Amino acid sequence: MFAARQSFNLLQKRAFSASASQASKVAVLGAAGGIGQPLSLLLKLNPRVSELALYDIRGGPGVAADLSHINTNSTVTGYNPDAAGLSDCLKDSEIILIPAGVPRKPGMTRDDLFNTNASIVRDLAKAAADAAPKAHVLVIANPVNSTVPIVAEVYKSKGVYDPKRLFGVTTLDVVRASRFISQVQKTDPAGEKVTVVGGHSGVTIVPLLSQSNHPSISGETRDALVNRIQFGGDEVVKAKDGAGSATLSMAMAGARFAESLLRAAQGEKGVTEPTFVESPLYKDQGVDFFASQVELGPNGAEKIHPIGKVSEYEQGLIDKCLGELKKNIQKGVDFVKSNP
Ligand SMILES: NC(=O)C1=CN([C@@H]2O[C@H](COP(=O)(O)OP(=O)(O)OC[C@H]3O[C@@H](n4cnc5c(N)ncnc54)[C@H](O)[C@@H]3O)[C@@H](O)[C@H]2O)C=CC1
Ligand SMILES: O=C([O-])CC(=O)C(=O)O
Repeated sequence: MFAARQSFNLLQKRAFSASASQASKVAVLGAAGGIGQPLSLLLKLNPRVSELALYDIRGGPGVAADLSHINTNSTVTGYNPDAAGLSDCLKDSEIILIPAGVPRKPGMTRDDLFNTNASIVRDLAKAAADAAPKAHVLVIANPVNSTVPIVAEVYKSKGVYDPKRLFGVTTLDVVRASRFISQVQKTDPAGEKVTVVGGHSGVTIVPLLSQSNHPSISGETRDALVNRIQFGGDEVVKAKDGAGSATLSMAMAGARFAESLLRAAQGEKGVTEPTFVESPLYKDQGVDFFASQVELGPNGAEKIHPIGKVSEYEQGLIDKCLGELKKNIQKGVDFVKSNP
C-alpha cells in the first residue's frame, strides 16, 4: 500500500514537472467505454500528455468532467457527435487511440465482431484522416487483424496513408505472456520478456517461448502455456459472462503503448514495442500486416525487427498463423473496397 502510494506520488510529481515543450495532445475515441474510461484515467496520470480529448457517441463530456478534477497538469475535454465534435476532438492530436466498438460475448470469436466494428472503425478513420492526418493511430477495436487494414485503406483512399503511423495494439498479448510464464516459472513477471508475433486472435497469436528467459520449456507445459497466451482473451470473456471482455488489463496495455510512442517522439532512443503494422516480413507470402517487435521514433515505426531464430514447433505456429491472418487482412481490405 505504502509502495503504491509512493509511486503514485512520484507519478504526480513528474506530472507537475512535465515541460510545456513536450506538449502532446492525445485523443481517445470510444472514451466512455469499458476500455476507454480506465485508459483515459491512465493517460490523465501520464505527465507526457498535455491535452486529453475524449470522444464517444455518448458520455464523453461526463468522463472528461470527472477526470478533469484530477490534479495533474493536462487539460481534459469531452466531445459528443454533435456539430464538429469529432473533428474538434481529433484536430492537432499526436496520438489517436481507438477502443470504440463492441466487445465479445461468450461463444463469439473476434471475427464475429467484424460486422459491427468494421463500419465504426472505417468512419472514425475517415474523420481522423481528414482532421489529423499526421497523428499516430492506435487501433484497439477488434478484430484488430481486419480493423488495421480498414484504417490503412481509408487513409490510402484519402491520399494520406503513412504505414509508419498506423498500429494495431497487440501489447496485451505480451503483457499476458509475461504474466502467464511467470506463474508457471514462479518468477517476477517484470523480468519476463516474451516475444509474441503474428496477429491478435487465436492461432494468429504466436508466442516465441524459445526466445524467452525459459527456452527449455517443452512438452505439455509449453503447449498449455502457448494455448493460454493465444486464448487469454477468452478467459476474461468467459469470466465476465456476457458483460464484455478485457478492459482493465487492456487499458494498461494501451496506456503503455501510448507512453512508449510519446517517449520515442520526445527523443528517447531504442524504444521498442510489439505491434501489428504493415510489415515486409511475410509480404512475399501475401501477408501485408504482421505483429513483431518494432522500434519507435518521432515518426512512428522506425524499424521492424525480424522474427529471429524460431524452433520447428514455432515455425509450425507461424505457418498456421499466416493462413488465417491473410484471410483476416483481405476481409478488411475488401470491406472498404465494397463499402467506401
Ligand atoms: N486490441 C486488444 O488487445 C483488445 C481489444 N478489445 C476491443 O476493444 C473494443 C472496445 O471494448 P470495450 O471498451 O470493452 O467495449 P465497450 O462497449 O465497453 O465500449 C465501447 C465504447 O465505444 C463507443 N462507441 C461505439 N460506437 C462508437 C463510435 N462510432 N464512435 C465513438 N465511440 C463509439 C460506445 O459508446 C462505448 O462507450 C472491442 O472491440 C474489443 O473487442 C478489447 C480488449 C483487448
Ligand atoms: O478477447 C477479446 O475479445 C478482447 C481481446 O482482444 C483480448 O482480451 O485480447
